[in-house]
Amino acid sequence: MRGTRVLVLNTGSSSVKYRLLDVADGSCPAGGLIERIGERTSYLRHDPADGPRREREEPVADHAAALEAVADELECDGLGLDSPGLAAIGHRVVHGGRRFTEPTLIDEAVTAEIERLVPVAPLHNPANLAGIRTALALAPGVPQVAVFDTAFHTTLPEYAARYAIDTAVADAHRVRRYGFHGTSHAYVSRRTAHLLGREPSETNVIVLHLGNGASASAVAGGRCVDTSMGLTPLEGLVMGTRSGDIDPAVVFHLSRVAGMSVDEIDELLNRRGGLLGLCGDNDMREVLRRMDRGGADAASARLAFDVYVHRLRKYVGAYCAVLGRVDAVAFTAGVGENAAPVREAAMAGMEGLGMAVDPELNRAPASGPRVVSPPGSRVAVAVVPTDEELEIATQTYELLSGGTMERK
Ligand SMILES: Nc1ncnc2c1ncn2[C@@H]1O[C@H](COP(=O)(O)OP(=O)(O)O)[C@@H](O)[C@H]1O
Ligand SMILES: CC(=O)OP(=O)(O)O
Ligand SMILES: [Mg+2]
Repeated sequence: MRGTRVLVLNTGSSSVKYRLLDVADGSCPAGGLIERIGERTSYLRHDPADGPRREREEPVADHAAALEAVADELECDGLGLDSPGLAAIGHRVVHGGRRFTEPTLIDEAVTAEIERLVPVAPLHNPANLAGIRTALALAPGVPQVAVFDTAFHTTLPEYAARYAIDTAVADAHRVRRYGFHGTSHAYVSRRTAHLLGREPSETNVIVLHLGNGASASAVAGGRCVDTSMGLTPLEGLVMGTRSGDIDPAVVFHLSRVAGMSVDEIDELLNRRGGLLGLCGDNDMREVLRRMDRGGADAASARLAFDVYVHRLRKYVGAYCAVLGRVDAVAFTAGVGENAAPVREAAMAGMEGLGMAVDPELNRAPASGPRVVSPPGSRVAVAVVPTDEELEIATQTYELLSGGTMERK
């Protein structure tokens, strides 16, 4: 291999997050993000390890232009895509279907399969593909690896993965529950066990990944046994713009009674639902601000918060039943790591299940992995920041080197 650095690309529908990681020592020579791709003006931020942050606003037309900007920024720091230390590029790919259960070296056939899965990850796979295609064009000599959100969930027992519909129809169209955010669920469940001084193989964890997309998973001894997202990343928890669980008959009703097309209903549930649909804001920070300010604007924000938390509590209860014994509940991603009121409300009155948060520990400003339940609680409630990029870099390097890296 040419070196020990891996560039990780996490390409979203209108953003690219990137991080250059040295897997030999865990250092991060550079990272950054580009937001609002394709809009009138975009935001670019680049953080080199040994220099000041560079940020600017300028139009970035599409993902190809965004990745060119990333390559230019890295080049400026002497870390260009042709530098000898770059071993590989690792891509987060959201939907891997049943075919991809492991990190996979990208070639034409792999790209074609990711494209075939676009209908079941319409918000994500097209952006992931754009990132892959541009990276292949910009760095043709660098091996590129796809790490799939679905991979960690391939251990789901058949009874958790099946929908109760006609098996022939389900099989013909690959309709089953795949689950997403798997890289995060894997990393966080393992980190949580280590935080508690336990072996992951002997620890049962409920992971609550609450970001823009949100999902819960039940992890028994390091293996995922249930997760809240399904065929697509729409099922389960209430999210920023996605409804999560809904009676499927809502779709027939809106089609027959309101005359909405399938595409309109898709848009309603995927892009105009969740917190946004309930209160007009998809960002939990704004929902909390409106609740704090009070007044007329607070009522719908409060309702959105309550619907969000109620769904979360239902999944926690369900996964207690699925796991039988729960050692820890771990909150992660943007909302889970930062929104103390969400954690507090989600765990309120759960003493009967052995769960509680200590109000002071929960609200204390801190950034690393930490336990926020009172000492001696039967179930540890923890805040464990996710690091999908580190996990993707590690898996990418392991695939190419054939070795296994030590994990914290
Ligand atoms: N301090 C905070 N309080 C509440 N919510 C926050 C805070 N910081 C970030 N968030 C939420 O986290 C979300 C983004 O989470 P993140 O994990 O970065 O998402 P993604 O990786 O899916 O883009 C934002 O939409 C915002 O609602
Ligand atoms: C799968 C998914 O929902 O991802 P994200 O949270 O990045 O939207
Ligand atoms: Mg995320």
